[in-house]
Amino acid sequence: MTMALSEKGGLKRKTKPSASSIAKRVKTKHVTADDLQWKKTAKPREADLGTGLEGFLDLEEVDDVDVVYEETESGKVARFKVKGGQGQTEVEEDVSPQVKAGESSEAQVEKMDVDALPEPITFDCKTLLPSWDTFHLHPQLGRTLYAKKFTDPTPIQAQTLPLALKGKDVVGVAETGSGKTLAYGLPILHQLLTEVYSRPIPSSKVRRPVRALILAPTRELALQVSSHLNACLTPVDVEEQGTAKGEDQASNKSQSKGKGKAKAQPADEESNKPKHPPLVSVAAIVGGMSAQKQRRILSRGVDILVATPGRLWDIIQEDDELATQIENLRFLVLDEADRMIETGHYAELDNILRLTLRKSEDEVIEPENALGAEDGEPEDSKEGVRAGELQTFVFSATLSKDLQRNLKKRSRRRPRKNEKPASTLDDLLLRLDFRDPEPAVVDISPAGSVVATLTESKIECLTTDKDAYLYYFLLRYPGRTLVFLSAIDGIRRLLPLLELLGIHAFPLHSQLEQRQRLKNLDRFKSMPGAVLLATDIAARGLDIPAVDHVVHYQAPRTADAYVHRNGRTARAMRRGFSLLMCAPDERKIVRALMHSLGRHVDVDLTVAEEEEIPEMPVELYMLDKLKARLQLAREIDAVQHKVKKENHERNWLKEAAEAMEIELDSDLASDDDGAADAPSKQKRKALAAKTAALKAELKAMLAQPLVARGVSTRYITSGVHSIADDLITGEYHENMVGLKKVEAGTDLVPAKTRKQKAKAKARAKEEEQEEWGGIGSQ
Ligand SMILES: Nc1ncnc2c1ncn2[C@@H]1O[C@H](COP(=O)(O)OP(=O)(O)OP(=O)(O)O)[C@@H](O)[C@H]1O
Repeated sequence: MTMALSEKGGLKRKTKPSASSIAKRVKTKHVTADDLQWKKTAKPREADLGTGLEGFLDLEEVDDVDVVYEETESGKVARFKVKGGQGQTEVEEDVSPQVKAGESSEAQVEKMDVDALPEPITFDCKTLLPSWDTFHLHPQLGRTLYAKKFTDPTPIQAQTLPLALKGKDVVGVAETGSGKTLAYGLPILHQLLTEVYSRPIPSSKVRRPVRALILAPTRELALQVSSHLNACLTPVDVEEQGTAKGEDQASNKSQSKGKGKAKAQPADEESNKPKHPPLVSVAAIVGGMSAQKQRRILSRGVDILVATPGRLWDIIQEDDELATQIENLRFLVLDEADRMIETGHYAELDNILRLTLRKSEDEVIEPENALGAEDGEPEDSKEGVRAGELQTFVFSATLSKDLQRNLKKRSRRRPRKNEKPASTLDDLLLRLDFRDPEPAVVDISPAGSVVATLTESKIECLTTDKDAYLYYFLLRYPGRTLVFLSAIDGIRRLLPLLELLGIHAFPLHSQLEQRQRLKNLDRFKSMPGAVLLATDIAARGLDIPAVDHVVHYQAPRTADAYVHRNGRTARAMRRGFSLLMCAPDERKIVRALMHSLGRHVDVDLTVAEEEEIPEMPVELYMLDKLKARLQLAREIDAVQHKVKKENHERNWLKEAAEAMEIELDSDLASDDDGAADAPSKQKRKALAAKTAALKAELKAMLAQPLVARGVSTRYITSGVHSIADDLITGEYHENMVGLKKVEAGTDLVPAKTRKQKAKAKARAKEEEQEEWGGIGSQ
């Protein structure tokens, strides 16, 4: 360690931890800087040639001293550990904030209060996870993948991991639910874990700089990504294979020691281990939650920050240190970039991305043919970013081919400083300052953007009948169902109806408090037959286990929205089903959707028969019965709404009168049974009675079984369709007696067959007419 003292007593320092810094701390004594054993040294010849040493009168150096930094009540102090002899000596020196702000993230990471290296983790990847062995991931990650039973990487992971791990920028496009989070998450975690395991444990008192920033469009997605990555850092005992100990835990404790097949450490032994802050920490910064708490978390130091642009920009504006850290990131990820520009946070996103641009022109690799290389492969290096430079990952299920081509072509064009804010995704992505001269684009999205395990279907119906069809669907095919509506009003209208009909439904939209949003999501996740009525805030990235069905109550406005909504089901190779409800006025939108998905569409915008989404069969007889139930539910809802409105108005009037110190008429003011209150009280009573009567009627109606036509419930072996057979085979439908219990999608009517039938019918009619005409004309 060498230090030099300037005329002002400032310090010149090197902060690389030396071997001595790992030694155990012994008795310490505080001395001043003057007490150190300084030795005069010659000024270097280049000292006055712009090397930053101008103004120094003398240079002195001292050997065998380590500098470590500690946060104290009076600010950050430098402690000088003097080695040799009987022990170590500590000297305190204030570190000016200016010095801190100017430091590189690397330098800050190295400021650690050091006692020991973390205990190493081992994992026998070759034997236990041979498919992952080629990536040489950190053993902690191997353990997690093993515990989660992720025996093989998904295709997007298999293709992007080698690229990302060797330092390339990656644009990854793959179907929904294909494991994109880990495709970018594993390389980041690998890098950070490798770093922390090769250096001493960081002090909890020093704010660690953010190394990776992951931007996500919605709060729920950001929280999910953060918890997903955190789960990868949770200690896992390999011997408890399959039990996935610690899986999905949101917090990561200090990483545990263990060898490939080591036994689980007893709990008490574990708890006796010295506690230190997580070696790699992940945190989410999202709107709708306490900003103060999030600032506190940031001040403790976060290695991987997952954020929504709005809240992050709010915090950055008040936190210069964070802004500096963002300028010196090691990893930047845009998850679902295309959605981010739709969420109304474009300006914030743009501001954040501007912080990540290169500062000096020299840093830009400007190839000669940067703009000239149209579709041809540029001739430059394909090695990725330079060591320690920012690596950028952009992932989505929907990035157009044109955009990918443009990205590749113009990746080396440095965004101009005064460029006007862009308004499209293309502009946004083209502004990203990829350090890699040629970012890798990996697009393995399926043709037509339909996930192989997804069954699509549609129902053509009137807008006014959509409630009945939805209710029919929910009863006919029970399962966890996510219903997308295009407006919050629709959710507010539908929710009480479904509740009255005995269906467990929860809302999810932007006007709910964040706490409520998360609570509803949790309830939906934990109830197998629950229904989530959501706007498109739930369309992107949410990884809810086993969503059986997705229903588009209204046709989505864009093809991307259709793909992402569908992507909430049929994830990770599971089967899924989607139903598109199409009213006559939505047909055009649906055709345009199919067109932009690249499904074959004729010139007149009619979808080719074989490409059309098959229709879901509906027992119209049942539907009529359901309409009657719905009608009653609507009446109840209307009365309840009236009662609520009246109560609200009365309360409002009372409060307003109190505030203005005015006396109200007695019938308005009184809650008592007084005579003056009689008319309004009577009205209220009448409404309550009406509600009760209607509810009783609905209850009775709901208790009546829905019986299919031609089925006898009295004699189960008789009727056109015998229920007894279904009871024996286990195909008995609990909600609709007489119908077979089948999974949604198994009884679809292919569009082709339907059209062929219609055509055959039309042809037969024509022939009939021809024959008739023939006879008549003879
Ligand atoms: N290698 C793997 N093997 C098995 N399951 C995996 C693997 N990698 C990830 N998964 C699981 O697959 C599910 C979907 O992953 P993830 O949420 O990352 O998908 P995605 O591609 O980001 O989807 P979307 O486009 O909808 O955001 C998650 O539950 C995840 O735990």
